[in-house]
Amino acid sequence: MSLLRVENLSVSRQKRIVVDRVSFTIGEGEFVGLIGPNGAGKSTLLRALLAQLPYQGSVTLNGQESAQLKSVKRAQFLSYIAQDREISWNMRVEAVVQLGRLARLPQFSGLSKEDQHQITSAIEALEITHLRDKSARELSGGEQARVLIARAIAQDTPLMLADEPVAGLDPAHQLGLMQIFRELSASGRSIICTLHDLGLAARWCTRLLLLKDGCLVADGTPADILKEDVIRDLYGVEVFRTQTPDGLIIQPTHIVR
Ligand SMILES: Nc1ncnc2c1ncn2[C@@H]1O[C@H](COP(=O)(O)OP(=O)(O)OP(=O)(O)O)[C@@H](O)[C@H]1O
Repeated sequence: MSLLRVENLSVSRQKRIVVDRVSFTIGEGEFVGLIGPNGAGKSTLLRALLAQLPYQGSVTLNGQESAQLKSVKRAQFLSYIAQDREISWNMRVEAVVQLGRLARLPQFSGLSKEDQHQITSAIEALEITHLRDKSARELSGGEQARVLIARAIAQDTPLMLADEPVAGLDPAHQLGLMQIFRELSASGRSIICTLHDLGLAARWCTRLLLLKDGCLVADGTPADILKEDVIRDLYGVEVFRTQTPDGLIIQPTHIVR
């Protein structure tokens, strides 16, 4: 059975259809890049999968309709890194990451060894060990983003949705996060991640979904999808594109529209 099955998904915002009859399925071990221009409907699509927005059509998580799942069940299956990653709570970094385990804690019980292991692994993976006792709201924007990414990773779900997770991260942490996502997918988890950086999408994702004006217009491997003419048509930019032993390299060079 697929982890996620999306059938004829449509979402309206203020009476305007912004996701239009989108269908796809996600199996285990996929690292999927969701790409498309500003306003294409990427965030709206992710939020509909989480049942944060009303939708038409069907979204099934492990065979169960997302909107009908209790939130605790959904959180055991699906983690989410939102686009807005400012933390305004006066909480220690480690306590924020611990929140990722909430959906798995039996009532009135403390953290188990497994919970502690997931929390420490996520903190180490995101390189925030030195920040764990600081107040999260006193961190830089990129540090706060890494704390919230660690929280989602500590949730340890079969499927993770990440909305522009590399925004605000320096190049080393961008590559580090792509590496983490690749390792998660190699271990059988799946990730759907919106990306504006076509270079990262080309190099790291196993599959791309291309959204344009709310419609899914392409679904395939980065090499198949990220062709010069497709990128020109979609974004109005020319790119430098080359295959290297490290994978496909794509760099936008100039605007053509
Ligand atoms: N709260 C809202 N109320 C009304 N319309 C909205 C709202 N949020 C988004 N929209 C509209 O829905 C459409 C899709 O927006 P969405 O944020 O899903 O796009 P996106 O592909 O994620 O864009 P970006 O790359 O800029 O993050 C846009 O036309 C936007 O104006």
